[in-house]
Amino acid sequence: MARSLVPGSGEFENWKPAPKMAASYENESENRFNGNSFSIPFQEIPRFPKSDKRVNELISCKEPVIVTGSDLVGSASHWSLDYLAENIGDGTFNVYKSASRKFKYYSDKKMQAVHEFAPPTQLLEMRFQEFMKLIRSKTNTNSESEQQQGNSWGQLTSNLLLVGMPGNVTPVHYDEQENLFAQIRGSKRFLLFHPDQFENLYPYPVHHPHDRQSQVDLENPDYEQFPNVRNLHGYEGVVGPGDVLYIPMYWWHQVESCPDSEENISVNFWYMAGSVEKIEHPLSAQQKVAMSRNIEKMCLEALGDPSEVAPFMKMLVLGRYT
Ligand SMILES: O=C(O)CCC(=O)C(=O)O
Ligand SMILES: [Fe+2]
Repeated sequence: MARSLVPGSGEFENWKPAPKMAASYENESENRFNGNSFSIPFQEIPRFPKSDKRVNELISCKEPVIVTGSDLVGSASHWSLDYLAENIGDGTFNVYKSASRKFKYYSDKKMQAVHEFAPPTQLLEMRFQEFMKLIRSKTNTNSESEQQQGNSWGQLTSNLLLVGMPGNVTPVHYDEQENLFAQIRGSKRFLLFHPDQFENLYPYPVHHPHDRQSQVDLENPDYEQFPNVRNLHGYEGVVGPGDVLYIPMYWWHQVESCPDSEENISVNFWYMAGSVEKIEHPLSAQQKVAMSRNIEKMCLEALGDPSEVAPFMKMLVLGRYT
């Protein structure tokens, strides 16, 4: 088995997302954006203009920051649904349809691994014009960058164009890439959690289609099943047009489109991690997440059956390291 356990080589799983658009089919009259009552302590995500030296300091320490007045997507500032419909071309796009406001990612490839897995969203293909008509009919109208070089990130792997309806939620998850998230139209509220919150967010096992997603519903946490949620603490911030949020790799994030505008358009820039020259101890929380993913994958591959992983790990640790 030639898999490196060395942290920092977080095995990106060749996931090539197509432009993602999200249409929620349920009419929600209630404004749930401010209606939830998390008992989780949040501090503000720092927010600085792009010329402020604290921006680069935070990014090089792998801490999140909202950069205001960035020109990362300056040429896209005039994008609207009408503009995109006219200029985006005739091709088809992936559109995710959800019966609720939630759009929880799942991996098609891992679907067989879990018996009777019911995908929470449905993937449709349609032209931009059709998508636009759809979201307009469902919307209640009342209601290669400097950073990549400076921080020796790897290559830009993809840009995701996100067009969605107000009120939509991308539930809490982490990604295995550095992310510069640029908001173009409307605004989004981000909840971020440091990678050291792994135990508090109970991610699905790596073989599960919801790998990298938390099992916890932050809007209605089951404290009995997930007691450590009580220890959760994070960051909160709203990004609006012209803002760019840096989401460091392995940072948990939940994203809600604010119901302040009928159109919500964002573009993200995903970069591979840079290579780590020298491993220093103690390892960072990010490195530990990378390492635990690799160990989990090795066990699964070697044991050949997910149900053997827990007894094996318990046998290895309990009474010996405890
Ligand atoms: O904007 C969203 O709904 C999700 C964005 C996200 O998770 C990402 O860019 O990694
Ligand atoms: Fe994400």
